[in-house]
Amino acid sequence: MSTTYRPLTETDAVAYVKERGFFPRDAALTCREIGDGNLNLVFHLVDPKSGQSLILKQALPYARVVGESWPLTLDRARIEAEALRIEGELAPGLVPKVIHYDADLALTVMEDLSDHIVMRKGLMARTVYPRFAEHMATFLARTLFFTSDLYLSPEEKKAKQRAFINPEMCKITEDLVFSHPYYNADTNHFNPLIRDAVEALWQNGALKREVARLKEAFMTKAQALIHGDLHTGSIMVKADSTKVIDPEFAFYGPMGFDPGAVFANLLLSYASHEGHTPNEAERRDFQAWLLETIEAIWRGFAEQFAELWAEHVKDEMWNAPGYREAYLRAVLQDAVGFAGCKMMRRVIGLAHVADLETIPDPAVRATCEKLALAIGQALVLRRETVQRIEDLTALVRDVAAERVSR
Ligand SMILES: Nc1ncnc2c1ncn2[C@@H]1O[C@H](COP(=O)(O)OP(=O)(O)O)[C@@H](O)[C@H]1O
Ligand SMILES: CSC[C@H]1O[C@H](OP(=O)(O)O)[C@H](O)[C@@H]1O
Repeated sequence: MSTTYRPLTETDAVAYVKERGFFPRDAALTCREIGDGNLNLVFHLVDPKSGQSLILKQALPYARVVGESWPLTLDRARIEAEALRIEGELAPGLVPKVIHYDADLALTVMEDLSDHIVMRKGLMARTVYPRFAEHMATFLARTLFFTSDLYLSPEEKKAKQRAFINPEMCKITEDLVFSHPYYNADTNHFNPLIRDAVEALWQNGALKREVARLKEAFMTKAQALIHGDLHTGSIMVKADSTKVIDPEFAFYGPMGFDPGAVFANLLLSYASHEGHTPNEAERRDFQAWLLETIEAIWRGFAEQFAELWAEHVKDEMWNAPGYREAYLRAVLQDAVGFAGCKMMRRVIGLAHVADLETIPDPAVRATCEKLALAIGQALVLRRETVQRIEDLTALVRDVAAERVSR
């Protein structure tokens, strides 16, 4: 097979893994393209004889969701494979194993996680994942700490930063998360029943100023190698296992962006269940679990991060009295602000979430979307009042109570 880039078909994917000996010679392979994300091809290869299976993920030279009119760098496949390798070393068992990376075809062969479910789908079905908070706290603490200036030498950190320069993918986030949702951009689309709320947001100068500060932090605060798109569609789960996938947006950015993405998507689920779950007791129970999960992620993250700091940080200045606490408080406030932006973009911007989109009645959906926008705005505007994680969940409860009582 030629190694010049071309998008593979299912037949090509079978030939590719057979030629390279990833399956036994007598394998009777089946292959299905299962990609449901916005960008790439994902092939699921199964050999029923041996019971072995693999995933082959290939970048397309354009954004799948829009088409060839939106060209996109294939270098994102390298970024994803390298980030998965680093995350796998720093947080063992919390990402799929990378088996093979092919730069010419912009593809990665990796462990098949089909015994897990995409977390967004699990949350839509109100499934509780008892070990998710613990796993996510470990993933965040270890990947962020060990790739930061707190652990690496300045030379090592800058070499890693150079390897993860990812301008095209960052530009997508700069546009779709931090710019377009806040004015009448062509890429936006939203439920016509929330136009009043969206137009009020476009007129809110204080909000736009704070989003601009967060955008600048995203573009300039090169604290750690972040995943860069850690929503619940990029997390696969089962009862006792959590796997983070899809780090093609990875770059050196602000630590708070990753926990912020997780919080935003748990809160989008929270807002969506106002519409999905008419039974009040079931709704309250699940929403309570979502907020407890946010608290447990942050507590576990902050505790492990502080332990890593105590064990590994030798620099006199990083150990100045009170600096560690101030550092973690700033990461929390960044996370809260980024979470707010990431909630609003999923209601107004180009890429929405199934949690909200699957609510069939537009009026019911509008109530949930307005709640998501109200929480998102409060998180951005009031993030600097958040000193502890309980301040964030209290803020969410206050906004929700105020809207539901209307
Ligand atoms: N390692 C894997 N094991 C099983 N399924 C996977 C794996 N990686 C991706 N998938 C499936 O493919 C879908 C799209 O993958 P993703 O990496 O999110 O692609 P994109 O970058 O296009 O968003 C996921 O939602 C999931 O259903
Ligand atoms: C045109 S890209 C839109 C959106 O899609 C990405 O998510 P995913 O790769 O998981 O589908 C990312 O969130 C981008 O902002």
